[in-house]
Amino acid sequence: MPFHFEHCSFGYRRGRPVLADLSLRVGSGHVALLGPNGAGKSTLMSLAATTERPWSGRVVLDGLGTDNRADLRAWRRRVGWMPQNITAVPGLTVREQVAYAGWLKGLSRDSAWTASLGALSLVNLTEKADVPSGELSGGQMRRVGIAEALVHDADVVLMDEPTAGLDPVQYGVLRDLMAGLSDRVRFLIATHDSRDLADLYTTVIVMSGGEVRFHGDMASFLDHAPGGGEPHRRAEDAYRVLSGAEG
Ligand SMILES: Nc1ncnc2c1ncn2[C@@H]1O[C@H](COP(=O)(O)OP(=O)(O)OP(=O)(O)O)[C@@H](O)[C@H]1O
Repeated sequence: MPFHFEHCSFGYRRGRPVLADLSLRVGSGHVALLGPNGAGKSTLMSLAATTERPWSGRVVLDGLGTDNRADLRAWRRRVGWMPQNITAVPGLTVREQVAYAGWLKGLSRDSAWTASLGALSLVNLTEKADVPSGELSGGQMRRVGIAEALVHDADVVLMDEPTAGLDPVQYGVLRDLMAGLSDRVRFLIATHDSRDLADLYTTVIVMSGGEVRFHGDMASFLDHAPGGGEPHRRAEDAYRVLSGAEG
């Protein structure tokens, strides 16, 4: 049971909370975080990644708490984080950027350097290792972000729209990677991508307006689809109903 959000409130402007007194215990397995634009998905993930701190309440990860500064180092060591916007670090090659991310998460310099190549190979980017990261395309840069999230062998990996902008081949690489890592890594992924939703994820959370509208296993999620049909079509229908876009 990785994350427990306990009465979390947070916003970007004083007096305007995006999340208000939100409590949520995120289940194990691969979790898909769904919701319309502005629902609060990235905000929730930023709290779990500790890049933002709740105004009140706390997030707990297996006994570590965001309200305890002494826990944050261990927390970041356990959690891999890919934010929505991945930026190139000026002056660094792709491999150096990924190694730097590993070093920031607590790997030694040598381990980070070795692990960076392994992480780049996972996302099929080995051939770009020595290219300045500023020269990559948007989709390639997303794969650098995924490599940064995976470089230090975290056991919980948070990714904010990892498939956005990936071409079909690289989408397949990521899908297979997630399926292949399912024994040792738990993923919490904010996504608008309904492809393979039913196959890849065990749990679904639907947010809207800063609130959790649904949290349950995949079968219960799909049960909200009014008709039958292909799993990916049912996932879209269930999402429409649960997010309030329909029904
Ligand atoms: N840096 C910021 N400063 C001010 N407001 C912000 C900031 N980031 C997000 N918000 C606001 O917080 C609310 C939730 O945004 P958030 O990015 O968490 O939604 P989301 O569900 O991830 O949306 P999307 O699917 O578009 O990525 C929105 O109203 C948004 O305008």
